[in-house]
Formats: sequence, structure tokens, C-alpha cells
Amino acid sequence: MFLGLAVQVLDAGSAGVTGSLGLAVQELRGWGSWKPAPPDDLRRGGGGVPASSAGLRVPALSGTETHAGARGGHDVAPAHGAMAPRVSPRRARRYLFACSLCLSCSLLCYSLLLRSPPMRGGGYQQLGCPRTPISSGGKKLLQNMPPCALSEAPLPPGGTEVPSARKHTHTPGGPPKPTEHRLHPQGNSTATPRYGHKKLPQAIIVGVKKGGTRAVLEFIRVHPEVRAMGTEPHFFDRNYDRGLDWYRNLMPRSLDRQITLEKTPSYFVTREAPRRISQMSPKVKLIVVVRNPVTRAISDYTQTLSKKPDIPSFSELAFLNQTSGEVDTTWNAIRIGLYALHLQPWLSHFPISQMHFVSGERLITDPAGEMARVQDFLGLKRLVTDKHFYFNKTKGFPCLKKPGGGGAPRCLGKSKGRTHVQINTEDIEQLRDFYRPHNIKFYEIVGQLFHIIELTYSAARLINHMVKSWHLSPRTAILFTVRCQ
Ligand SMILES: Nc1ncnc2c1ncn2[C@@H]1O[C@H](COP(=O)(O)OS(=O)(=O)O)[C@@H](OP(=O)(O)O)[C@H]1O
Repeated sequence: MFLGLAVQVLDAGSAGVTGSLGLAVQELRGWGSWKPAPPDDLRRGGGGVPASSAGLRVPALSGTETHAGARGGHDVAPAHGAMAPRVSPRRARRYLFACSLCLSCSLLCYSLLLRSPPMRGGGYQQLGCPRTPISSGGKKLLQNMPPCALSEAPLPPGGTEVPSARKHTHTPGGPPKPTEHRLHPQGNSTATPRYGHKKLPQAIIVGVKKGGTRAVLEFIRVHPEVRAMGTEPHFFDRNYDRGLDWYRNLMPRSLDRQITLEKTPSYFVTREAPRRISQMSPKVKLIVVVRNPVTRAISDYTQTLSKKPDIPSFSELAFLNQTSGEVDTTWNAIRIGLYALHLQPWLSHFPISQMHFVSGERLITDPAGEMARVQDFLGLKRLVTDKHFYFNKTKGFPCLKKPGGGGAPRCLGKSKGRTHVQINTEDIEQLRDFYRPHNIKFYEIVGQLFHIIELTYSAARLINHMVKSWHLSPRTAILFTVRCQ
């Protein structure tokens, strides 16, 4: 191939075609009109054109002049102002050949560099997958890959835990930056495939902060029919004035059959978000990951404390009056947990059937079960199953593994699953009491029981009994039980 190219180039040049090769030939022809110099001069580089220049610094590539003297002599002008050497036609052909070889070589290198990025295990061609460059930087954030690419992803040697968080902050005026870490970067890529098109999301994980939203996003994007934006765009709260085109442009490319998804947990508590989202698309599917609001508040506080170690204690912030136990509902960490309150505006714009609630607790104890429900809700085939998960004892959380057991597992980053700040039991009890009526209201609205209030074992059995024996709907059984509690 290399030789073939060289010959082609040589032919083109000899024929005097236009373009740089043609010019190269013209230049060499120009040399040919100079007085001949002893061949040795050329080889030694003395008196005539230095050997290196003669072979490689072909002026024609940078200019159109055919007369070397007119170029100021920096390219091929003879040294010491000596007469330009005459180059025999044979030598000229040699130069031409050398030059062509160089060009061919460069062409070959460029074509290799540009057209053949590192491939995953060479399996692409057989699988008929589009060629997608894979980020070689192992610390790149994970993004979904086309189905075939996912199954071909190379994994890091022996790595089990995700490297520490790569945090970015949002800069007004610039594109949104990743606000948090994502799953293990290996085995997936941030590279946008060159096929498909950018769509507005058909599904959004709208909340809640610290509920387990990252886990849901990372788990669902394993599905080949899902393309997810890895970072949080914060479009419907912070960046709305940038317009839908800006928002759409942030999305990964996807095929028509694929679902585009993003997650920004702050939407759930943003008053304007439901209206704005429904204006974008009234059919969009909404996912809310809920978690016991007391645990959620502690998780939220733990995160803030990790960034600002000087903040007051949890109890000081949570209670207006610690003796009376009056809760400060203006503190965000507390306020976000008032799920029923935040849900109301959503229900003015979306039917409840368009919202799916994931239990943050079950997401940890039974990720496959929760993800099965998410897939059902999104109208996807249940492809993300228990085969994809394993429990990582060191992390204390489920992590993703490769189906079939090959390759290294992938856990969420260090900022997910942190050890919480110790809060005294009395404060926790007071907060549970505070949240109980709000939680019950929330259950009533969504007709689903979450582990966000602690049911006694007998209450759970009663629910089961009522559902099975009395043929009550789970919703009625739940409501009856929590009301009785
Ligand atoms: N598989 C797995 N691995 C690690 N962590 C998991 C997982 N599943 C759920 N979680 C819980 O997710 C909590 C973080 O929630 P979010 O991802 O919604 O946080 S954030 O709002 O995006 O900051 C995080 O909260 P903390 O434990 O307080 O760190 C986890 O409890």
C-alpha cells in the first residue's frame, strides 16, 4: 500500500498536475535548470544544497515560486551564496521519489491516526457497530455507549473502586460542568457517537437530592436503549434562559429508538420546573428517587460538611429550638424531605402515571428489582437484571459488574455512600416524628409504600395478608396500615 501510494504520487507529480505535488515537481525542474554541481557536494552538503534540505525541505510545498533565487534563499538557496547546483534529471527523479515517499508516509500516518482510533478488542467490525473512538484517558467520566460498544468495553486491570470524585462547578456563561462523579470511567466513554441525533430528553430523573439519583442513572444507562447525559445540566432551574436548543445540544446523540435521559435532582424542589418541563414536553416521563427524609437530610449535611467543615452542627441547623424540638423547615436539608409538599406542583402539570418513584432504600438492597420497575416504566425490555449487579463488601453498596462475569466491576464514586455524621438518637427520633405525617401524605398521593417510615414487622405482615387474602389493592392496604400505626 505504501509503495502503491508512493508510485501514485510520483506519477501525479511527473504529469505536472496542479497542487502541491505538481509544485514539488516544478521546483525540482527548476533545480534541473541550475548549473550542475558535483554529486559529492550534494551528499556532503558542502557548497550546494545541504543533503538534508535537498531531500526533505522541498520548497514547493510552501510556495508557488519556481525559481529558488527569488525566495530569499532560506529554502534551497545554495550556501555561501554559491551558484545553485544543477541537478541532473536522474537526481531530480530521486528527489521527487524521496519527496513522494515522505508525502505518502505522512498521508499514511494521518490516515491511520484519523481513521483508526483505538478500537475495543477489534470486535466492532464483526458486530457491525459504528466506529466510536474510546477515550484512552482511563479517568474519563463514564457515558453510555452504544450497545455493542458496551459489550466490547475493555476494563481496567483489576480495578474495583471508582477513583475519587472529579468535581466541577457551574460557571455562569459557560456550558454546564459535571457537578459530580460518575461511575467507573472504564468501559464506557464520554465520546459522543457520530450517529443518531440529539434529542430533548424523553425521561428525566428530577429528584431527590441524595436519594440515589446517580445510582439510578448509571444503572439504567447500562441499557442499550438508553442514552444518558452524564452531568447535571440544571436547565430547568439555573439555565432556563439559555433556551431549548442549548439544552438539546447538551444531550448525547441517540438513535430514534433510544431514550434520552438526564438527571438533575434539584428540579424536584424547583417551583417552576414542572411547568417548564411540561411546556417542553407534556409526555416526558419523570423519575423521582425517594429516601427516608431523615437519612437524606443527614446525607445532605454530611456532603456540605465535607466541603465546609466550619458549619454549625446538624442539630443546631435542624432545630429552631432544640429543647422544644421545633424543626427548622427553612433549612434546605430538612425542606427537601417534605416530599408531599414538593410533589403538588408536579401533579398540576403531570398525571401521577407519568411519574415513577424509586425507593432509595430498595435501590441498595435490591437494585435489580428497582431497575426492573424503572425499565417497565420507561417501556424498555428488562435487560438490566441481577446479572449486572454484585454487592461490594468494601463499599457496602451494590456495584455494576459485566454480564457474564468478565471484566472489572464498577462502583459509584467516593462521594456516594459516605460514612454519615453521627447524630444523636433523640434528634433522629424527633425528626422521624416530624416527617411521619408528611410521609403518610406522600404515600397516599403516590399509592406506594416506601421504607421511608419504619413499619413494624407485624404491620408489614398485615399488609401482605390484606393484599393476598382480602384482595385489597396494595394502596388501600398500605393506607389502612399506616393510618392505624
Ligand atoms: N450503588 C450505590 N452506590 C453508592 N451509593 C448509592 C448506591 N445506591 C444508592 N446510593 C445512595 O445514593 C446516595 C447519593 O444520592 P444521589 O446520587 O442522588 O446524590 S446527589 O444528589 O446526586 O448528590 C448515597 O448517599 P450517601 O450514602 O449519603 O452518600 C447512597 O446512599
